[in-house]
Amino acid sequence: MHEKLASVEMKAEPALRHVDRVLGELRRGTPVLLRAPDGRVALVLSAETVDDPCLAILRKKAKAEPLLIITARRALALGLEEGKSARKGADPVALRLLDRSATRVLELTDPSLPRARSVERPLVADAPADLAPASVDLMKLARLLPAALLAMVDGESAELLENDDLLLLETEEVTAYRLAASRTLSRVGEAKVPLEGAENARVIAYRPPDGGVEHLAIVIGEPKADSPLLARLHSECFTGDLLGSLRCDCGDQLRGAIQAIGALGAGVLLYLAQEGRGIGLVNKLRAYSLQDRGADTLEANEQLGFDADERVYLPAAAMLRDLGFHQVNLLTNNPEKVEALERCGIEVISRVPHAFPSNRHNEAYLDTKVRKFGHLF
Ligand SMILES: Nc1nc2c(ncn2[C@@H]2O[C@H](COP(=O)(O)OP(=O)(O)OP(=O)(O)O)[C@@H](O)[C@H]2O)c(=O)[nH]1
Ligand SMILES: [Zn+2]
Repeated sequence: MHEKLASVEMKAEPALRHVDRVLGELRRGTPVLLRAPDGRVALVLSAETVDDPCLAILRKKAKAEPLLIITARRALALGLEEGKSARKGADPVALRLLDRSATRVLELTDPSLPRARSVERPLVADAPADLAPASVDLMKLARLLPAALLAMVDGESAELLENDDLLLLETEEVTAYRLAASRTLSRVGEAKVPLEGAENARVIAYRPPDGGVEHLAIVIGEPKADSPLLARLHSECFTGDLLGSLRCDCGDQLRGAIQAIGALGAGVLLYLAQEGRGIGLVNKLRAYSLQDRGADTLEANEQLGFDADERVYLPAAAMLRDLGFHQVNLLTNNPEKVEALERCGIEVISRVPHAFPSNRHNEAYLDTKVRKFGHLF
């Protein structure tokens, strides 16, 4: 197990580095150039980072009025007809704005802000193929709200802008990113960390090649690779795991899993860097504020323009394989998690229930999990 300290399957590809640089630019509020396979080029900017001066720069650089690209889920939340197709993987929707201010862009993008004042209905335009889906995907990868300003540019201007120090990315690089980023996890550090209830524990850190936060494997005891492993896939929850938030059941589930594996003597807990069911901590806080206004946990995600669950289990499967495990008994109440892990090539021999008593702050959340996510309690 220890001699495999290098890369799990293959070395990082240049395309990953390229996408990662672009994510940094977008998070800083800098526009980037995106090119479709047929050669069309657009200038793309994260909607949540805009202000009026940067909108003016975008218009000037592109010599065109940008479209606001939102997900079909967000279009549905805005009451637009085009949102009717809202489902996982549905095409995004393009809006042409009459009120061209940054305030209007933010109103349409972020429902957690104070309620919109504008009554203007945005006009729906054709969403540029390949470019619109890739731009929304980039925002999700950057853990920003899934909305982008997108302005088409002609070939000559694109060349000038690239020389002007703007990064240029191919849409295909975005499409290939998630898979490549999960395949190339590297074991970068490990140490014994005695835990309450599981003194014989080691923490192993796996770094994704995109420069993202490490995923952690907590190996308890000496699990045998030739028999099914007791495993827990725990999605990071800063508020529940660290602060002991009562809004969810994560803290209890994290410590409960360590206790259960410790009591059995051997098993693995994967601590996955996919905060907020994959939407990131900032967006989870936005989702919480929508829940305080009456939405449930699923509706809040959808109002923000996300799917109910944005998690990817490829890194979890890659870590299990690297540790030598192909079959697990999985501690979870979530049947989707079982199916998702199996789709990634890990056999789930059995589901081991993992429920804890509710409190008055998380009752409605747990109830929504049962009614809308199909959780088994
Ligand atoms: N978006 C969003 N994420 C939340 C909310 N409450 C908790 N989370 C996140 O949900 C994840 C919890 O996932 P898990 O503990 O794996 O729970 P699960 O998918 O319900 O399944 P099991 O616990 O395995 O039964 C963590 O990443 C939390 O940060 C919420 O209201 N909105
Ligand atoms: Zn939580």
